[in-house]
Amino acid sequence: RRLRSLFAAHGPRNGLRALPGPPSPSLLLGYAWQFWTTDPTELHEEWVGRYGRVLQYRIFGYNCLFTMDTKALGHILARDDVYQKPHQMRTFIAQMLGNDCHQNPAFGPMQIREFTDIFFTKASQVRTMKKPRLYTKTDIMVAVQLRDILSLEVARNRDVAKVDIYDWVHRMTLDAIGEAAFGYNLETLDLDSKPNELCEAHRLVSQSVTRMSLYPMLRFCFPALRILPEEQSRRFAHARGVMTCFVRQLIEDKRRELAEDTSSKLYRRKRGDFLTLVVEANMGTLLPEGEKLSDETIIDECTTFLTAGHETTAITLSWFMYCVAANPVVQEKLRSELFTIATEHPTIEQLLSLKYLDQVLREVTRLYPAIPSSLRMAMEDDLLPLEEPVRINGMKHDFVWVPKGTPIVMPNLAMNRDKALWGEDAFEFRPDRWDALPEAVSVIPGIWANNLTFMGGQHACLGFRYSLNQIKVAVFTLLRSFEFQLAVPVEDIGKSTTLLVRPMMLSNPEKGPQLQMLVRAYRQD
Ligand code: HEM
Repeated sequence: RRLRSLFAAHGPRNGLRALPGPPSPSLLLGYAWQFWTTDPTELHEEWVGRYGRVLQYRIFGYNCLFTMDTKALGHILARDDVYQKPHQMRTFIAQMLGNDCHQNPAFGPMQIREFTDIFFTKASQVRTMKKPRLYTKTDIMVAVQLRDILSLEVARNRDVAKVDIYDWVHRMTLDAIGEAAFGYNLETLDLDSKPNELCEAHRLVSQSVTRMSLYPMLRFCFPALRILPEEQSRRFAHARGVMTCFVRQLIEDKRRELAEDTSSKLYRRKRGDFLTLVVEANMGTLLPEGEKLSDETIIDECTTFLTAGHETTAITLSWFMYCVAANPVVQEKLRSELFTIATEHPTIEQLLSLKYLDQVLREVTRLYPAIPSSLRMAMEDDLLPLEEPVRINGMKHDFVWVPKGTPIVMPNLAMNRDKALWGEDAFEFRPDRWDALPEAVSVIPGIWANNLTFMGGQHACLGFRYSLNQIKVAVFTLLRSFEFQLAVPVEDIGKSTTLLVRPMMLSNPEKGPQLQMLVRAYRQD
């Protein structure tokens, strides 16, 4: 009976349109332009206040479903066969960037479903990467390298150096992920080395994603426009070419070295990077012939690994530094805890035992998820169960009819700071909240720390432990050596509202992401 009334109210004929939601501002674009120019999370939060926790709105030609209902989100993440990462989105990004989507447009989180499917399902021996090394020699090495650079800067500037922390941690995480992905030192922290072509290419690719204009969207909607030349797409295609060449050469080198080495285990232990694991898996008899990976696939997945793992970690670490710089009491309390460890090179167990460090990191990732929202696409019709019934045409329904092809917007940030779940202080930075969390947040279906920063379900982030531990190592090393203070008023620091949320200066948006800080040496006495 319930189903019949649900169908009558907003069955397949009506699609999502029967659900409450804001009227579309444009027939063609829907809310696309608003999402481009303002913070989508703020818009979503405003709509939830007005229309309830399940709503629909239009973007391009699609009616999207947006929900902050925990039962619905749990269902979407659990049914990953029905709700998949949309290939349309991948195609869109690929086309925007002038990349032929049929040629494996390895691209950040949009493409990583394939990464997972291939590496963690087919290549069984590579599955061990599901538990990435918790923290590596490289992580501590790059943190110490950055500490030494900042020490020099402080000494050169007579005790107070003004530095762009975003830029430095960006370099640090790039060097770390370069080693993890390829076993290759990208040397971005090495001030004497020449600009590395892979770094330059990677920088160009990530800039293309964060500095997109409306024009690529129009090219996607109107294929005729694609015949006109477009600078961004051209530069992106060039950068992709450089990355492809570089990784292809690395694959060749590894293949040769592995073939020469009689004890490949020794070699692997020495190198232990992702690319070596994959190349080795591909060369041996472990993989059946039909399941061996082409060089193109390996290249795509490795560059995806680089993109998925680098920016996200750098951004999260930058926001961590912002939070401690803007909250001196937290910074001091954290530093005192870090000094309870007697060594400069802590073991992973020692790092994990630091309760306050963990609480601050949980709070930073809650308020500053690098990816503020994700997308899914319903691959078949489905009934979405709800915690709180929705009212349609005056009747209450505890299911929503989701037609095949519906895009679902996943509210990572909005859930992380939802006042209904976290309480009235949900928007505040308060690490102590982790001493006693509200019961309500236990139902958020995230993989870590009751939030959606790393998403949940089958396709939750694979690198989250690796990232968290890398951040802990860096914080451990930097905070024991320096005091950090914001170099500009806190009101001047804003968020760039593109695909990833980075810190920027509101008074100088043209410079792009940055986080200027004053750094002083910390003397324990
Ligand atoms: C603080 C750092 C990080 C954040 C905030 C983050 C966030 C996320 C999120 C939100 C997703 C899900 C995207 C979606 O469902 O649409 C995801 C997926 C993924 N992440 Fe991360 N990530 C981080 C670091 C890393 C690192 C270091 C790696 C690898 C070295 C990595 C590899 C992946 C992969 C492979 C997936 C796809 C999983 C799948 O589709 O099955 N991530 N990440």
